[in-house]
This record gives sequence, structure tokens and C-alpha cells, in this order.
Amino acid sequence: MSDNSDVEVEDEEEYKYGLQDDSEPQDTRPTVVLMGQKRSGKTSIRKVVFQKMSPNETMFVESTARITKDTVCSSFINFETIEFPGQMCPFDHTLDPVNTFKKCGALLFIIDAQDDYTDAIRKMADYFAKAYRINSKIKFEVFVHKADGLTEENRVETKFEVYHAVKEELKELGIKDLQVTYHLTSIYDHSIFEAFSKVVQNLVRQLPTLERLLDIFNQGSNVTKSFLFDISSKIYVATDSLPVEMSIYELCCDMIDVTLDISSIYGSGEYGIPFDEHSAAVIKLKKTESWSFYSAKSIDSWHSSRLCAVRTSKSRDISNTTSPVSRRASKKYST
Ligand SMILES: Nc1nc2c(ncn2[C@@H]2O[C@H](COP(=O)(O)OP(=O)(O)OP(=O)(O)O)[C@@H](O)[C@H]2O)c(=O)[nH]1
Repeated sequence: MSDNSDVEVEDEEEYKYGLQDDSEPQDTRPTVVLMGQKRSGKTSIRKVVFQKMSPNETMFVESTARITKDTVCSSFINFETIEFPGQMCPFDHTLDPVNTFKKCGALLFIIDAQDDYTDAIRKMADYFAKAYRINSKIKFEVFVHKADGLTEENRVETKFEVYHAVKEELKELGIKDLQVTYHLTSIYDHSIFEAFSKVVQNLVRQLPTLERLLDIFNQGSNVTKSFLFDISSKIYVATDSLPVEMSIYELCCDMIDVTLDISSIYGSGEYGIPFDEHSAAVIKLKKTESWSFYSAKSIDSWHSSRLCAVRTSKSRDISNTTSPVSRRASKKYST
């Protein structure tokens, strides 16, 4: 009897999502640490993804002078971001690096792809090696950032160059098993949300279960692709097992924007968020009748994760499908 109850408690812990209460101790949250050279774009990324700042406004963001901590908390997402200013060494013993990196879930290093990144890579390899020695479970991620300023050809080349340079540096430091993931990002398109989604997914313990549930949902509902979104940040916490097409992800992001814009006018905003547990949205695109977007009712009533599904009656390629909103967005994002 006691054995069974132990198993139940363990199961509950495993499938409990997020922390329901802001008063929970901060220490239980994993952290996402952001590092990079000065002006590489760390603050801009945080502000655009989590505080809804428009990309153009980031030009007026002041240089960060102190370590900045923020809590990001909704149904499946629950972590703290820590940004270290470019001029500060996170491994200075006065900053208690052991404590910081023991609870670090993901370490993001932002590289300005429009600048000379030789020094940045050297510094990054050194920081990665030090963090790895403290906690080998950290997920190491590199954002090859400001990719909007590069041609399509240059983007691939730059990513490749960074990949090789990091590998060489780590080899010299005697680190062999460290896995690094690379993302090409820009705040002027959806790539930053996509990349952050991948980072966050690595921190979601229930990911395989969520993927399986979304597969079952697709089969039972004639849905082609479904995402579980945190609507406030447009991060997708999970998706089904089919590969993600950027165009579908962008379409969903646009639909979330429309839904939130309309909700902010007509929603009741009872809990301080316009899109609450009484809200739902179905959007049908005019020229592509077979595509629908569904934002299902909230999965938990207090937080903001929503299931978004794209449905089609027949299989087709939507890579050239742009909704009026997509066109508006690409205009908005053009630099
Ligand atoms: N073109 C382009 N510019 C960007 C992008 N992201 C950030 N920037 C610009 O880069 C500049 C520096 O951005 P910040 O966010 O202040 O950089 P930071 O890394 O926080 O800098 P410190 O606080 O000094 O460490 C700003 O003018 C941003 O507008 C991007 O994706 N593309």
C-alpha cells in the first residue's frame, strides 16, 4: 500500500507542470543564462521574446551594467533568465559561479554575426568549459545572432565557421564530450522565437509525453500539425513528431498576434490577461480555405499555454502561403 502511494506521488511530481504559485522558492527553478560580448544583442532578445518589445525599439536599449534576472512562468514554462553584461566575467569568484551554474538548465552564448567574432568565440569556449566542469548537464546553445544582416549564403557559411572554431577551441581546452547546439537568429523575424522554443523544450521534462499526446490529438482530429504554445511569448513548448516547417510556425505566430490583439479589445481581462480560460479562437484563412487555426481553451486556467492546431482537408505545401498578417509582419520586421 505504502509502495503504491510512493509511486503515485512520484508520478504526480513527474507530470506536474510549471509551478502554480509565484511564492514557490526561486531555487527550484532552472535558469537560462545569457552571455555574450557587449552589444551582441542579449537584452534585445530578452525584451523582444518575453516583454513584447518591438525589434526597432531595441535600438534605444541602454547597455546593461548589472546582472539582470527575470522570471518567466506559465503552465509548462517556469524558469529564470540571468543576463550577464558583456564586460563582466560570470566566473569571477565574487559572483558565486558554482551556485549559478549548478542550477543552470541552459547556457546561451550570443554571437554578433555582423561583427568580428574571433574574441567572442575564444571567450565562449572558455566559459563553456568552466560551466561544464561545474555542471555537465547544462545544455549549451549558441545563437549566431543578427543573421538578418547576412545573405542566405553567408548565414550558412557563418554558422559553419562558428561551429568549427568552437570545436577547435574546446579541443584545445581538453573538453571532448560537450554538445553544443547552434541557431541562426534575428529579432527581426521569427527565428528568435523558434530558437528560444528549442532551448525551452530542452527544459520541459514532460516533452516526450506531450509529443505523443499531440500525435494522438492529430490522429483523432484530422489535424496536420499542432503546437502547444505559450501565447504570451510565442514559444512553443511542444509539437507533434512531424518536422516543423518554419512557414507553419510563422503562420501560428501571426494568428496568435491577431487573437491577442482582438482579445485586448473585446476580452474581459479578468485575471489581467485578455486571453483567459473563457477565450477560444478559430481563424480560417481566406484564400486557403483548407487551413484553419485553432486556439483551444486554456489547458490550465491560470496560465497562458494554449494548444494551436493547423488543420487541412488535404495534404499540401504551404511554403508559399502567406496570410495578410504574414505579409504585414514581414513588412513590420523589414529593416
Ligand atoms: N540587426 C540586428 N540588430 C540587433 C539584433 N538584436 C539586437 N540588435 C541591436 O544590437 C544593439 C545592441 O543590443 P543590446 O540588446 O543592447 O546588446 P547587449 O548584448 O544587451 O549589450 P550590453 O548590455 O552592452 O552587454 C541594439 O542596437 C539592437 O537594436 C538583431 O537580431 N539584428
